Amino acid sequence: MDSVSHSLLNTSSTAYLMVSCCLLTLLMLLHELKQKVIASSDVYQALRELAASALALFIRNDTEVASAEVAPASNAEQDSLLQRAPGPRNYPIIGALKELNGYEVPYQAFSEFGKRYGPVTALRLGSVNAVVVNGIETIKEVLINRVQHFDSRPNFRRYQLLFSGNKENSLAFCDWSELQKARRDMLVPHTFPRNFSGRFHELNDIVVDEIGQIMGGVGREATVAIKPLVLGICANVFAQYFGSYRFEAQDPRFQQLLGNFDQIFWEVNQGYAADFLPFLLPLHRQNLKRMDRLAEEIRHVILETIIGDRYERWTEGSEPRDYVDSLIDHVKSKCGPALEWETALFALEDIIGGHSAVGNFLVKAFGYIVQHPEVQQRIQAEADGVLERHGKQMIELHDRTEMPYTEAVIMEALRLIASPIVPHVANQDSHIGGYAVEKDTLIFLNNYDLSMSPELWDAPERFTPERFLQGGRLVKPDHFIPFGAGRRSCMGYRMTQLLSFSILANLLRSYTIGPVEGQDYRVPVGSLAMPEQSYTFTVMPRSC
Ligand code: HEM
Repeated sequence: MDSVSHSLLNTSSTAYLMVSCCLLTLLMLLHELKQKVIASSDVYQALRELAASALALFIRNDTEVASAEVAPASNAEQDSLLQRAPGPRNYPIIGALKELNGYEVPYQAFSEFGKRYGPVTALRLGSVNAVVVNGIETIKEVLINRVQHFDSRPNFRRYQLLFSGNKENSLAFCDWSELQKARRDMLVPHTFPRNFSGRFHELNDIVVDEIGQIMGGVGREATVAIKPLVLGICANVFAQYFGSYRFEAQDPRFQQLLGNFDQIFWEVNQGYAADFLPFLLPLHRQNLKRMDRLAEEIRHVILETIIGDRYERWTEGSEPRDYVDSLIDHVKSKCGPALEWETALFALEDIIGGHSAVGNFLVKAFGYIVQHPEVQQRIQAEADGVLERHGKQMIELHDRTEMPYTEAVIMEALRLIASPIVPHVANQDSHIGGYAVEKDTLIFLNNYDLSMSPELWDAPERFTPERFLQGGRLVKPDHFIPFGAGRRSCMGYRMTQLLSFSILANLLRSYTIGPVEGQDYRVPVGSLAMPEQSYTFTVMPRSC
């Protein structure tokens, strides 16, 4: 490094330290002030904005003063296998956070790192050491080949607070353990029902019946808000399938369940600077308290409805008929790793909450479909063909094999949305792609690039379901992993595929959806969650 940049770095380091100390003090004072002295929300808001501007200024100054980056490791250094991976420059306090600025989705910055530094990029985000992994081979190294080193999850304070102070209560954010293995094993017969098994037929009957009931409520041409419609279907399918309980649509507890789950789903899908800059957490305290309250209300409704007196009534040795039975049986029989009833209830809540993932995904899928009337017509033609051939009224789950185009639409929507893989964490010192990775390093696996790279897909920005079809058969390229892979892979991907298929096929075989004039149907990418107020469509019964 030359002397000019050296002195720039020294000057800027001092400036950073000063600004960050002021900022830190201001932020800490802010919370105290809010709690104790200032009753007026206007004053609090003004101070908050001041702190935000200070942070923005701080970051902007950063960019201007110190634009030099650490060059990728030299050839000599690269010779040593356990070298730290190359990466962007880390600044005091914020680390390399500013590198994520200016992208629609932070994962686009990760793709840029891939081009600059190769498959493994090391960086610090605030106070957290991280690596970004690009390319399917290196991603498989983390998810499959050496997963036993990388099967933990981030220890963000936010995750702890979201799960009653203990992230180990959560199926998706806990670290790996014998208990997590047992929880996953217990789920398999329910979330991965084998074709034509008893559970598969039960799921089919539940979903077909639920869609039938909803369709009864939509008569002639109407304008329909799609989100409450699909969330309602998905939630009742999940409640019946996993807990043998059906809610009446008008039951206020059902409405509360839907709303609360959806708000929490939105929250866990957000990335916050506070995850990496814990001193910002006080700014989120109110919101986190609200989330805690929403989760508490969900637990209360589930206990009052789905659970009822099932725990007390359970007789040992009975055959579990649903997921609730499996959980109760595990807790009471005490076989396998100890599972407290409290923890089991969190697992149930997580799985029932899976309906939000499917519902939000479907809202986005319908968003693509309404922009492509030719896609809608092809789904309808495929569905009509099946119904005619088999002389029936509703599409069933086993019809998937005869409707590859509809399946391809689901794959294409999953690809374009490019929901990120939940970050993993190294549970020991290890290595990725020949670079050293320290214990507790956060690992971002860039599946955005696997879904969107022009090197892997023709015209990746375009919605083209045909790319998943070859000779009329569905094909999935190896590098397409929207549900992750390996021991921490998604536990709900088969449910997502089955439910999405049934809901898309049955709704579109009965109705044609169209845009409402003036509405923006662009689909936000990089996360599954949609805002509470999402698309409305015109809905026209097809027999009209
Ligand atoms: C469009 C819908 C969905 C997408 C795109 C999706 C995607 C993902 C991804 C990428 C992961 C992380 C995988 C990894 O770390 O390697 C994950 C984990 C998980 N998903 Fe999903 N998911 C969806 C729906 C669901 C549903 C419906 C459920 C529940 C029925 C579910 C339950 C889970 C669980 C429990 C985990 C954590 C597994 C673990 O950490 O051991 N997901 N999902």
